[in-house]
Amino acid sequence: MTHHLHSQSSGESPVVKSHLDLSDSNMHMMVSKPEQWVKPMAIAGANQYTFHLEATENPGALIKDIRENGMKVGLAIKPGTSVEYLAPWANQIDMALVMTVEPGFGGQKFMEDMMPKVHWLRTQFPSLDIEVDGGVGPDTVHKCAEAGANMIVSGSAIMRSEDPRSVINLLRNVCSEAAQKRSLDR
Ligand SMILES: O=C(CO)[C@H](O)[C@H](O)COP(=O)(O)O
Repeated sequence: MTHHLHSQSSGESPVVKSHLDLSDSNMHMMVSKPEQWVKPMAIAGANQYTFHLEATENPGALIKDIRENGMKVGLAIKPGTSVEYLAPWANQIDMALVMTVEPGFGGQKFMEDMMPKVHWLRTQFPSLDIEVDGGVGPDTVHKCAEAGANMIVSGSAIMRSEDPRSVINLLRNVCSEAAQKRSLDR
């Protein structure tokens, strides 16, 4: 969901209709006031609420509120945010999301220079779920998986493919093989 965190609004309505069924969804809230959407997302059935560290002055209170509303917690950082700002919260969250494009829209170029953030997080927090989002596809997923990401968001690479299923399988396999290798190396 996108609302004011970036300059190119995708135009989503700020109203989450009560009939919206978000069961088992991980909501990546690219919004400027993530506090105000916790309850509506919980009511709609979201399973995980991911907010941007840059969008709140009190991450601790927001994490607590998300948990009290029965959801798992994801914490995202934009490309310009240093990973050290996320570190103090890492033991309180379920997933760290490293953006590999500026939040806003699909089809942007993957920022490989975000990989040291992923690698650092994986080294410091071996069992944390780490997700990357932006420009991830068959050409870039290896870099993400080798750096330590075990979850990826992929839009254009799948949607533009003539064989989306094989792209999805490839992305999934690359991530799970890298995770398996890491656990054997430990
Ligand atoms: O939401 C995004 C940016 O705000 C994502 O980057 C996007 O949805 C994923 O698409 P793509 O794989 O085309 O980068």
